[in-house]
Amino acid sequence: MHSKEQISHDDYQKTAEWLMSRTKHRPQVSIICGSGLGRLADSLSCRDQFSYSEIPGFPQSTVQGHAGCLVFGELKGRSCVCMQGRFHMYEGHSLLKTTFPIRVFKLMGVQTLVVTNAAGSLADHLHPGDIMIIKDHINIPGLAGLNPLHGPNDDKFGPRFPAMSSCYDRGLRSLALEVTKQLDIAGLVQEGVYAMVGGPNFETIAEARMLHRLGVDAVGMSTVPEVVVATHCGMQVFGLSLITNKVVKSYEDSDCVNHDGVLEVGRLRSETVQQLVTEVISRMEINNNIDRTSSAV
Ligand SMILES: O=P(O)(O)O[C@@H]1C[C@H](O)[C@@H](CO)O1
Ligand code: HPA
Repeated sequence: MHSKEQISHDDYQKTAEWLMSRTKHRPQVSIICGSGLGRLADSLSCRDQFSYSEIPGFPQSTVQGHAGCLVFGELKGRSCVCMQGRFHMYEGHSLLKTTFPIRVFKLMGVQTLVVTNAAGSLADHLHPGDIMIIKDHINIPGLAGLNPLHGPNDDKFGPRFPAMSSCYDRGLRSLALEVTKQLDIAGLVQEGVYAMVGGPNFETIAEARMLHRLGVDAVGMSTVPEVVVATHCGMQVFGLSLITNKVVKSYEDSDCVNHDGVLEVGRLRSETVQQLVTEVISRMEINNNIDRTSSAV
């Protein structure tokens, strides 16, 4: 547990200012690339990029398939910042540290967070290669008290007790469903509930059955802390899970999930995920009238 750890408003601000003094981009949208989905960042034009190791305060990515690079650029004229690699609790980072970039983005003026992840399917109708638009989540570590908002509340970012009942923006979800029809991928895409588990081990069969009974459609090891922190500071959120495997729910089933297989499905579907994310971002409404850093929150 890391309940004593604190990151001051000044620490977030220093990183935001460090980045803003090194790039001319003023992103409106931030994108977090899930396992195997880092190529999303390749579609940004006029790129400025920074390795996480050079950015003050940033943790380091340690997981294969997470490059550890922050990329600024434009997607169809929209200014974006893309995390090629995210931080997971199982890497040993505190939840506050895994979500450090979100508050930095907020201070830079970002209004929308797009999260992507690789996830295992518990639902009979979701197959490897399908895409799930996240309509809600179950925060398994959070229910047990592991929450990035644990500890003193920073009122400058948001309230002590933030609501989470509409954290996945309804308008962006319906826009995405529209876009899937135009891209002719509607057959691959459905809405569903994501659950975060702590990892790094994949689920036992009994755990998989429990999650299924709880109404979980897809399970992964990330995303929820980022969404909680983004919602707390008033960002709108759009989330996608790429289904990379079926979670084994039967003692008769000899299938066995592994990270290489997860990355492989990510590579195979990264172009489709990229198209969907690009179209949603290019068509979402953006408020261009915002303050950055000093008075952003
Ligand atoms: O960063 P994401 O959530 O996409 O990564 C998933 C969950 C684990 O980190 C890893 C398991 O293969 O992929
Ligand atoms: N379980 C948890 N996390 C995952 C899975 C899974 O089956 N697949 C990809 N990330």
